[in-house]
Amino acid sequence: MQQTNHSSQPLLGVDGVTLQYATRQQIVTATHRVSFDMYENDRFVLLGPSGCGKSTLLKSIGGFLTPVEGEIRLNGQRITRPGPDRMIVFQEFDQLLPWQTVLQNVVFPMRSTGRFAASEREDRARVAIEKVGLSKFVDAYPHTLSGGMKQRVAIARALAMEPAVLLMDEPFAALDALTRLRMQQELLDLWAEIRFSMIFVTHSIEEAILLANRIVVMTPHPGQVIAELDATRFSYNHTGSDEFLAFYKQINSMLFGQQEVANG
Ligand SMILES: Nc1ncnc2c1ncn2[C@@H]1O[C@H](COP(=O)(O)OP(=O)(O)OP(=O)(O)O)[C@@H](O)[C@H]1O
Repeated sequence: MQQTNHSSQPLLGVDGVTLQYATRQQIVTATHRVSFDMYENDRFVLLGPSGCGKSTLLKSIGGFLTPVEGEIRLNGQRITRPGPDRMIVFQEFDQLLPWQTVLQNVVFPMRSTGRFAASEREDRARVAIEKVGLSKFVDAYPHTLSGGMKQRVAIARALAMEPAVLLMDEPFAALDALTRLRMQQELLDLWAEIRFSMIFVTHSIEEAILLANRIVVMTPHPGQVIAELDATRFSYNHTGSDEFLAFYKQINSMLFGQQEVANG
């Protein structure tokens, strides 16, 4: 597998991680011995078909599920529980508290985890809201916002915590195609402006190529790593290029069994 040369230690090390659910009838293996390293400021995408264990992996990085085999380390420390250093943004639009304003929603995790001085929280929340372009809506309630705006609030809320890693579980999947494209572009712009480390889960090849500097491609259930690919050379400006199309086809073949497995 190709690895970029890094002198620093990985921000996040996923090492031989098998994840299972025990239901009353059976044990479901969601991922099998998954390994990868991510580094500071990576835009790291987990790409795979529905049911390959992407969300389960994110849950485990979030500290909500303990591996039955292998381990996950953040800055060298084994992850054993949830923490404010790992914030998750979900697909669902109802992840905001409906009885709180945009500002209150963004302040909420800072207050409930005791992050930052109490006197700073509101200012930090306002800065994060401004970064996602919603300054005019600080006092609005979630039900008055569009799906895209709600997702922007969820992103602002997570980033305001200044997590070591932002975990994004198909955050744009429920949006219409045009809004989704705009959100992808905004996320890249935001990353270019403030830099943060994120793991982004998707089953869209195009979204993966657009957003990632590195892509881990996974097999169907139970998820295993097929390849780890370098996607640094692509951005939303290259979607029409021959190189983009060739890369798309390469990944498509990996996912859909044309035996054309290669590392980029
Ligand atoms: N709470 C649970 N109990 C039992 N099995 C589960 C549970 N959650 C997920 N699974 C199973 O684990 C496997 C991985 O599910 P997971 O949601 O992580 O996949 P995914 O790649 O994120 O899929 P999708 O893209 O559809 O969200 C699936 O077979 C799923 O049925």
